[in-house]
Amino acid sequence: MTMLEVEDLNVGYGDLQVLWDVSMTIEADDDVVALVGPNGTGKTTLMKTLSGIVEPTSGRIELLGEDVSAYDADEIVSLGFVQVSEGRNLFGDMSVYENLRMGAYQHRDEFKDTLEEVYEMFPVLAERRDQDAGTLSGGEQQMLAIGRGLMAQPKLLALDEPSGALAPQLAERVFEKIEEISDDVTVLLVEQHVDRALDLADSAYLLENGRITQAGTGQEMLESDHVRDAYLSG
Ligand SMILES: Nc1ncnc2c1ncn2[C@@H]1O[C@H](COP(=O)(O)OP(=O)(O)OP(=O)(O)O)[C@@H](O)[C@H]1O
Repeated sequence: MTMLEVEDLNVGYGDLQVLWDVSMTIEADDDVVALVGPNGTGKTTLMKTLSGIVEPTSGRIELLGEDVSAYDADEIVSLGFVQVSEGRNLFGDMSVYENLRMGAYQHRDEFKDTLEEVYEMFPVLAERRDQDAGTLSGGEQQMLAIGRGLMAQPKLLALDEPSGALAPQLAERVFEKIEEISDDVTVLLVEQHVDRALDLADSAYLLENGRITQAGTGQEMLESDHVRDAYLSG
């Protein structure tokens, strides 16, 4: 079963075209699919388009066989595509628990069970359930953002730069969690840490100047001369 099929997607803001003929496929049995590329190349724009926040000018997006190109963000979440955005978008003056509850707004009945699963995966969130989200450390906030995404019971979880702004050791802990999550949920991973992302990925896409310029397995991409020269040091 194909989880996500993107065909010839063109997206822009006013006169500025950002994505050109982007096509990609994510299979339901993929654990991690990575999207890598330089700053400002359109990765976040692609994530926003897939999650129904930005409308494409042309092209087609199919989620689990359903054409969702014109769906709004809520409909896309209810079909199982959940995005954790780069800025995390936490409610800083609300508790960890309340933030997690917000994530489950479409699944109130199963809230308790899902909450237990998220607490099990991120024990630090259980410990700090009553603490305001805004007072958590950067790493803890990232865990909370991912935990809140999981509360929406995604089939496909998109993570936009989950290791962004974290110290290397914390970033590594986030990657370990992503690996754990990907046993149950397909993860679309947008990352600056190209080597780590490709290492985790079953398949990967390189986005440059708004176009997919290379695609392959994570291993193939790691061995590509262009990827090594442009994005991997040493
Ligand atoms: N709301 C907007 N209005 C106008 N232009 C925008 C808007 N959002 C993004 N852009 C432009 O679109 C281009 C792609 O931005 P985008 O954030 O998608 O890139 P990115 O690959 O995610 O970059 P980064 O890795 O730095 O986050 C940039 O030139 C950016 O200035």
